[in-house]
Amino acid sequence: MRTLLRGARELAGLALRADRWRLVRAALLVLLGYLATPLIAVALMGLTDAAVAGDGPAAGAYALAVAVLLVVELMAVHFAHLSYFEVGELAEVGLNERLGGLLHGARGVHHFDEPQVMNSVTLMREGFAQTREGVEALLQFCGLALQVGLTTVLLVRLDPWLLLLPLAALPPVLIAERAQRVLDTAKEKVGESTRLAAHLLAVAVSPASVKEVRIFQAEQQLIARQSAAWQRVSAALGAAHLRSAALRAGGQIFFALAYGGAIVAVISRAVAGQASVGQVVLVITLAVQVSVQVSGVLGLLARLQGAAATLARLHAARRRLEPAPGEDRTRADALPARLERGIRLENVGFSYPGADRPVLHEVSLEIPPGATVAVVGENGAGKSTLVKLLCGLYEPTSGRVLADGLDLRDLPPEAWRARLATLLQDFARFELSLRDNAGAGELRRLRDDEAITAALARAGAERLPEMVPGGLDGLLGHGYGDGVDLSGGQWQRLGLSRTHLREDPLLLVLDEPASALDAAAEHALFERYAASAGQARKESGAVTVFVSHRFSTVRMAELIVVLDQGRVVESGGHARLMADGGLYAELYGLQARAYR
Ligand SMILES: Nc1ncnc2c1ncn2[C@@H]1O[C@H](COP(=O)(O)OP(=O)(O)OP(=O)(O)O)[C@@H](O)[C@H]1O
Repeated sequence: MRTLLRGARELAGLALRADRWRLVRAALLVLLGYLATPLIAVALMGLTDAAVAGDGPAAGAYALAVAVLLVVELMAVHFAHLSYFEVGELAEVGLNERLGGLLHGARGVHHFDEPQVMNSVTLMREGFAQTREGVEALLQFCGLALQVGLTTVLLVRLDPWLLLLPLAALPPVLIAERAQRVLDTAKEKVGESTRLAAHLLAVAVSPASVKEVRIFQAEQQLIARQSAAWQRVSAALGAAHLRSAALRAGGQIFFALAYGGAIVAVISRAVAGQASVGQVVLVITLAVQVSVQVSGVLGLLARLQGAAATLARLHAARRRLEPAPGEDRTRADALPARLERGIRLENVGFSYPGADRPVLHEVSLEIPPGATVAVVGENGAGKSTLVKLLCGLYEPTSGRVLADGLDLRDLPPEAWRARLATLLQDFARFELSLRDNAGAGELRRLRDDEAITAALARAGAERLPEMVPGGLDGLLGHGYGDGVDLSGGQWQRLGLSRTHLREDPLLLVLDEPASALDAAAEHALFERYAASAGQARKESGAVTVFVSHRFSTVRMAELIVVLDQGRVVESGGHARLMADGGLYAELYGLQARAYR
């Protein structure tokens, strides 16, 4: 009940902030419409008694009142709907903004790897889509509460025993709350299967995977796995719905018995001459209304409980993701303008959330200011993980990452991010304009055509604006429009152009930036970077860290770090590592022989 009340209060606050006057207008119209219903019963009583007494003018006046009230009842709720429709939509936008702020306000991205958090996000997004219904339910619930109050007063004035009728509506309401909890728990339990089913469906129909799905003739298997996952969800939800419906039905049967009892009681009184015909009509009409009110309350409660559960999930996510007071020890002024002492990793260990095995062990590295570092190692050695830790996307499980002697944990994440230029291995391909894709590197320069064109040229993508209809503002991809599809290498160059837009990075990270480029293009690319790193070195002591499997490129780096199963097994310059004859020399030799 506390969650429900808190949710209702919060929903009202959200709707008020979305559009105060529209909400007030909608609330007044709803209240008017709901008040009209019991007044119709009163007018009907007057009409019946006037007709029985043969009082024509009074009967006519009551008939007119009934007609007017009926029109008010129908029209007020309809016009209210027009007002709260938009309020609900705006409130939904507000909730989505809050969720986005929460997910991106947390220091790192670790929570995106936590199934519990992601399940809850899926449920929240589904719940947010019901915000309009939630606002509607809240207003109607207020109207219904007023209606129940007026109905109760009318019944009690007739016979105090009739108070039992609205009271008999309470147990079904409480039972309905329990029924909703049964549903919520079931939804939480099948959250992972729900996401799996949605993912498999996306794989089966998305343009990115459909080619391989066809070639491997995997469509049948995908569909079978999708329907198996969906059946698991439906079986569990079906059972929960059944249990919930049985509970709700039990409550309604209880009320139906009370309803029958009230009608029998008032008819006996009329037979005994203690009640007028009009009063019998009043009770029968009000009792029917109470029955509608009860099922209305139950339906609205279910919707309100759904909205309250969504808002409760949002609070739980906030508690989980926002730093506790005192926990945030960052200092905005701490980041130096230039790196004097470079970047240092001290005994860094790291495990992904929920994983039982660490990916990095006791990694210690000293990267001098201005250095160019290559990280090499076999697949799964931990290279991308190391890079993500350098970017502050994850925090070490043990040890520290220091920039100029400052622990990254002590820096506001946004301050550090503002000084990074990155092309990650799984870089984003935004199905937006060419400008958006390049300009994402430095949003302040999104409208700066000259800077964007120059960045594209430096990444070897100078021909893209001519190739894409609409130039910089031309659309890429087919996600929602008829955009241009780029080749893998073109997308990668576009990703690279983002790194060239950053004006004063302290750390340039390139995780396999040329995996889709040919060897000559990769060589040229790194020569260009080496030249600009030399410039940056003078200006800001910026460090360049790149991951590559091409040793002809790797050998250009001043410092080469060899990772093996999450440990640094060798580090140094090319000549020294070759002379040592260790893993690096072995891998280099293997690749050199393959090219011969
Ligand atoms: N988000 C994640 N959650 C859990 N485990 C992960 C995650 N990302 C990577 N891993 C695991 O961490 C290990 C190291 O992965 P990483 O991507 O750092 O390797 P890598 O050296 O960059 O490999 P590659 O050369 O194939 O790109 C792998 O065993 C991988 O399964």
